[in-house]
Amino acid sequence: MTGLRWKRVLVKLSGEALAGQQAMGIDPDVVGRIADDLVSAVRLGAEIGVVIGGGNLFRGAWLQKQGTDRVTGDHMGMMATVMNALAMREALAARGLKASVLSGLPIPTVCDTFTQRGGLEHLASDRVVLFAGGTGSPFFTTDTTAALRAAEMRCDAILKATNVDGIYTADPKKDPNAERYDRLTFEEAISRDLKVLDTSAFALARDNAIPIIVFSLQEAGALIEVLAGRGRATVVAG
Ligand SMILES: Nc1ncnc2c1ncn2[C@@H]1O[C@H](COP(=O)(O)OP(=O)(O)O)[C@@H](O)[C@H]1O
Ligand SMILES: O=c1ccn([C@@H]2O[C@H](COP(=O)(O)OP(=O)(O)O)[C@@H](O)[C@H]2O)c(=O)[nH]1
Repeated sequence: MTGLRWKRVLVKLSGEALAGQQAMGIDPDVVGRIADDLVSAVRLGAEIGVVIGGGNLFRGAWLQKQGTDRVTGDHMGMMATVMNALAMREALAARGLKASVLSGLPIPTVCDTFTQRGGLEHLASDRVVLFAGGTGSPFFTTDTTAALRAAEMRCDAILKATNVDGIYTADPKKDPNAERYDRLTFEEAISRDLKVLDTSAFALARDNAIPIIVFSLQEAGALIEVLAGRGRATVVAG
């Protein structure tokens, strides 16, 4: 292995990224392109865990607004993340890369249930591990799940792959004057309420001294650049 800044990483993929240009659903071309990047990363020697969101299918908070009980909505959101993980597992398998889906929400006839030991064993045997089902509990997000699994899997960094190229002073989609940060401390990210990740995710990463790198997945090869410690991104650390 050469040239990798981070060896074992937790990649957080937002569910919305999987929808591509569609408003909702799973775009197989986008899933395939992300799978290509994951394959390249593993070939370079990286150990990869992936937490997949579900916002392309369901979010508990949306369902609650439509009158669904929040906990039921969150169960639907967590099941959405399992669907996304199954789609990604198939895309990786089609490229010859073995991947395991471990769910925080037990669905034993569909995939294995998450345990720390199982996750560590898979990562050590060069399998990509797709952490689905969020934490398994309602009222949490997959960003917090990413920080939790990164700590449990002893990852060197959390790579938050999203649709913006870093953290800005304000939401760049709403404020054209927003400026991008290259680096931030955890305290700055939390106290400035910068929104890209929720506070509990930042706090968990801070407490476990795991840096968070926020970068855009729009460009093919972006993941490799970030793994090498290059590329356009915001690093949140110390
Ligand atoms: N301070 C900020 N810097 C960068 N992006 C921000 C900021 N505040 C809000 N955002 C928004 O966060 C989104 C990325 O977060 P992500 O978790 O991938 O999306 P979502 O929350 O929709 O699942 C971007 O679409 C961006 O518009
Ligand atoms: O530990 C968790 C993680 C997720 N969710 C539910 O799953 C949905 C999808 O996750 P998220 O919104 O984090 O996905 P993303 O924004 O990454 O697409 C959330 O809205 C919640 O309803 C949950 O209840 N507990």
